[in-house]
Amino acid sequence: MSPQVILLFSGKRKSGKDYLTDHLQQRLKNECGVIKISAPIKSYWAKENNLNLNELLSHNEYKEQYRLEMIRWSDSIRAQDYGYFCRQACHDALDKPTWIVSDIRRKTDICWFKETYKDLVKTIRIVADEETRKSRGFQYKDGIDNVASECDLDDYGDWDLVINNGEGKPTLQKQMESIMELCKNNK
Ligand SMILES: Nc1ncnc2c1ncn2[C@@H]1O[C@H](COP(=O)(O)OP(=O)(O)OP(=O)(O)O)[C@@H](O)[C@H]1O
Repeated sequence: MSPQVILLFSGKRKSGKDYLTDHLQQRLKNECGVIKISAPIKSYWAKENNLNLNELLSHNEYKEQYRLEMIRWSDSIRAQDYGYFCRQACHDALDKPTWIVSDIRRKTDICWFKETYKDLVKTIRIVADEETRKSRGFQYKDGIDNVASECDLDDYGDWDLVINNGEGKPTLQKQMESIMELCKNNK
């Protein structure tokens, strides 16, 4: 079965990408599969450097130790082929009607998905104020928070949906409903 809708999620560090996409996955259950563009990056990186892949994929501090190096290395590959990691991440594409891509970071990521999957693609930006992100563990890091992997989509203006997940955010139920509403149009 090919997908009916592909949801591309983006947001700054600690805006809540994993939190919201995990909840969406729990809600959609078997109807959806989660794709992480960072998964092929982390898996190559772990293999090359003899690191623990599960730790690298998890939510903990371990991944932070390698973030900067992974950004630099993956950027050098993207410079040759901007769709490289998107293609890899979709390679074992799930046999599910809804795909959730939880970590879109570049205009070229969006470009690749739109070129490849056309109108199936919906873009969602998760926003949270800096205070809230700090309360979730965000600490500004030079070379990470001021480079393309974190900032390239800051001036992207064509989101299908923007979700506040910071101060004054709506309930989780409302956040989920706004995403479901977006999906409805494609089904
Ligand atoms: N709406 C929310 N309510 C309660 N806790 C939240 C909410 N959103 C995020 N969090 C918590 O904030 C922390 C950071 O969220 P999360 O890991 O989803 O961010 P992220 O955008 O995926 O970050 P990163 O880019 O660093 O991977 C987690 O501990 C998560 O449980």
